[in-house]
Amino acid sequence: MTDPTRVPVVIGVGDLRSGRAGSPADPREPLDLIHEATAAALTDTGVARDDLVSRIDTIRAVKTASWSYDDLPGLLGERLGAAPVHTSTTPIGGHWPAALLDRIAHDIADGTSTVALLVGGEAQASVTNAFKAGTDPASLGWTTAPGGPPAFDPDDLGSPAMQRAGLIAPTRVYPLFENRLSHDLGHTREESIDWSAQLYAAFSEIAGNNPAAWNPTLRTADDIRNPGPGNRMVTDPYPLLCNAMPFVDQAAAVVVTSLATARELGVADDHVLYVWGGAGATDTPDVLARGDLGRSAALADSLRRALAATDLKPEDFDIVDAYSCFPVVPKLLVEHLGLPRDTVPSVTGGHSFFGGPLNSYTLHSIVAVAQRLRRDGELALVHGNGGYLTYQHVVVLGCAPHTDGYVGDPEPVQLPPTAPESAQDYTGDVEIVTATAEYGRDGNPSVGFLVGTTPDGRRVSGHTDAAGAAILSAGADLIGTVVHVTDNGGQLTVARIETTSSEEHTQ
Ligand SMILES: CC(=O)SCCNC(=O)CCNC(=O)[C@H](O)C(C)(C)COP(=O)(O)OP(=O)(O)OC[C@H]1O[C@@H](n2cnc3c(N)ncnc32)[C@H](O)[C@@H]1OP(=O)(O)O
Repeated sequence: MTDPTRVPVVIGVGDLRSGRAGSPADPREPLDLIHEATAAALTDTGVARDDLVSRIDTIRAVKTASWSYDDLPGLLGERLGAAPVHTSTTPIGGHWPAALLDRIAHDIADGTSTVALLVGGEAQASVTNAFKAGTDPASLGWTTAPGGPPAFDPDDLGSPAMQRAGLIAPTRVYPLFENRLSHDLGHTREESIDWSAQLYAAFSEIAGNNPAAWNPTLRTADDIRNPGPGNRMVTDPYPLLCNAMPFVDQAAAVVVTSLATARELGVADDHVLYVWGGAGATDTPDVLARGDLGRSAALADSLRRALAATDLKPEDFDIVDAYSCFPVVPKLLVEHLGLPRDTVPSVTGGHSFFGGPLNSYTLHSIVAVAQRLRRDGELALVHGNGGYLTYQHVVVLGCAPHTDGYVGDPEPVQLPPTAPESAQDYTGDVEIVTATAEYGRDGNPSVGFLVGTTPDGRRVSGHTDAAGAAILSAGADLIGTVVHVTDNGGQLTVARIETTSSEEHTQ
């Protein structure tokens, strides 16, 4: 029998939205929202608040991206009247809630913590609306040490090679993965869009039943797939409703203790959820240094190790909850797990409809999964994704303990670059590895993005003008074909190759 002082359990969860799509609430700073979510999580434990707060030894925060804090866990601790010994705030990355839950569980299993809080929240809707109205949130009494939107480091956007190719935003990079995945699965562009629309319609329904969802309005597959007013094409093949929605005010909190502490505090055994543990992996942050853009080596590795450690098979999970900033991410989770393609891997609702509070989305997933597991099911897999599919972490929760207690590993495995050598300022033919086009507000392709392979196996990448974008907007349908490119410092001229009877190449 595993020592109950070393078995990590979730005893309380809480999350909220402040305002909702089309109906913003009064501006509130993230710390306020996080404090309220924490109060909800503490209440959810059923334990008298003072008994619990006095025993909090750890507060770990997921980084807030909409407002700057020097010491968010410290500020929260003060508001709660807690005196934690261990506090930390993560760097940026959507995988952190899963990785932190694994870390906290590891520390409880290690005996270095007994009562921990895991928190996160964003107020990007408040911040954007306030600045648009000419009001600095600092003038509303928000925390000003240091306060303000966090300083922006262009290097966070991508490697030098990615910056050269213009691949400096998730809205541009995730469609490249989507289109390559579609090609690898033998799907046409239309089939890829159909899958995204079906999946996201199901997510919309889930969000409709989640009281913390930012946009609970029901969207059908047709609403999602068809560009039009309120759903402009952003980057092929994703219209607006397939893009993460960052302008939200949402927060979440999770209380984790040892099983022994939970029992001492009087938490009923059937209220606790066991953190079996997880696994994580980090791919090279330089997307262009990854050999295979139709899969996530880091996700595959995380899943393999988590399943091996827990001795589970993909079909053992009653609930699978994917990070869902863009459709390719839940699709990859389904593919890497080998689940049927009509699987709906969410009980949260995805970034488009539940809302996309950046780094803390998966905290809301942990809340939604915990609430669902208490009602229905035995085992859940929660997935977090950060960067450009760079940071992956999955964690397993169960209604019953694993026979060996905590079996996870919070330390990610670092995967090496696998791409071929790059060719810069190349002129000649390339086979398209993946391609996409970003659309302007006039509804036309404005910038194209291409990754290709030269006949001698080197990698070419760059961005195009509107003429190139018009060609590359065929996305998945174009992959595997050969085009002629001229690369001038990352600015590509792209021309179709029309093969004449004499095999001439013409522009
Ligand atoms: C690991 C990761 O998490 S990677 C993902 C990280 N998250 C992101 O990268 C966010 C990606 N999304 C975005 O940047 C933005 O949503 C964009 C650029 C796609 C669209 O933003 P905008 O250009 O400002 O939106 P646009 O002008 O087309 O539409 C405006 C309206 O739609 C809303 N809106 C903006 N984005 C979205 C969205 N993704 N989904 C639904 N509605 C949206 C706005 O709130 C606004 O509504 P209002 O008119 O009621 O005020």
